[in-house]
Amino acid sequence: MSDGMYAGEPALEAYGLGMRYRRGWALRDCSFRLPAGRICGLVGPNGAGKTTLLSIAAHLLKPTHGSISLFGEAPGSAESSRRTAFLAQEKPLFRRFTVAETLRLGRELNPGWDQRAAEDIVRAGNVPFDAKISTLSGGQRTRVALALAFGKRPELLLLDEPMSDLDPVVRHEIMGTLLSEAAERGTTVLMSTHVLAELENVCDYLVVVSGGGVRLAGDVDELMSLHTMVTGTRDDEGLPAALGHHTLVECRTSERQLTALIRPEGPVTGPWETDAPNMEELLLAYLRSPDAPPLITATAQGQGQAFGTGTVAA
Ligand SMILES: Nc1ncnc2c1ncn2[C@@H]1O[C@H](COP(=O)(O)OP(=O)(O)OP(=O)(O)O)[C@@H](O)[C@H]1O
Repeated sequence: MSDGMYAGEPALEAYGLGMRYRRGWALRDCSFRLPAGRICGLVGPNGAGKTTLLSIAAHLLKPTHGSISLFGEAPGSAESSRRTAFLAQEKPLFRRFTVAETLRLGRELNPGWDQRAAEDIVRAGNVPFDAKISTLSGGQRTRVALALAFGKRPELLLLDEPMSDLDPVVRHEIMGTLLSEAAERGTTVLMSTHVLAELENVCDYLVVVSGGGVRLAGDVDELMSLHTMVTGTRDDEGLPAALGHHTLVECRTSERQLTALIRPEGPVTGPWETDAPNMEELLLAYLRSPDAPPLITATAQGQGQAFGTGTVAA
């Protein structure tokens, strides 16, 4: 863990965050807390507000309501800018610079620059240092942009679908680099992605946004332990009365079978098979059910703030 960080300090905290564009609200009353040192998947359907949220954190957008704090400071303050790096979907690199010149610029702009870490990432992809950015493939450009973000040695890394144009082998390799770098230095990562399967072995924290609001937030193990998959024979329309007193996230039925994701409010009785969901099942259920009651666990709640959205786990 780097200097200045201690267990439990939030790397990022959103309070009643709202963002209104001309066409309407992209985010509304979003509140959650991301403790330092966590690798957090930011998940939501297209248009849910993920890029908007990350852009506010990166000080590229000013929220209409509420605020975000990074290590207790406003986005854009000298301290939060020094400690944070953002990698956007569009990688803003100077097309006429070579890769080496791009890294040199990174070194000149960032006091804590780690040239070796940046060069290692470029070298691992066999990207020539003397190649102009304009001649690189999309995936190679992403690699250089990641090298810039890592070279800054941030304590908080904000990644907006960073791997979308990388091939599966490179995605896997870069994810590995991300994980080992983050584990070694206690870096907090907030990463939006649509590739749910990829999150399973990477993230230990989740934030799901949908329809502009936070639907699920918290520690992965805790979120898993609060949910149960129930399967059994379907004998009626909808959810059987025996399951009625649990909190229902999603219920799917085929001709004879019922599968439901619930938050049990006590023992599950009846002729049901119960199992723990995996992360993909959990996320898919919330993504398919935007009206499911939200869940923001205690670790994901801000300190002393009222939460406009969501129920709160004990
Ligand atoms: N500059 C803008 N002007 C007007 N509306 C915008 C602007 N940027 C985003 N929006 C709208 O805000 C909503 C949230 O967009 P945002 O890009 O944050 O979603 P997202 O979750 O990142 O989506 P995706 O998964 O497709 O990348 C969408 O309805 C989008 O159309």
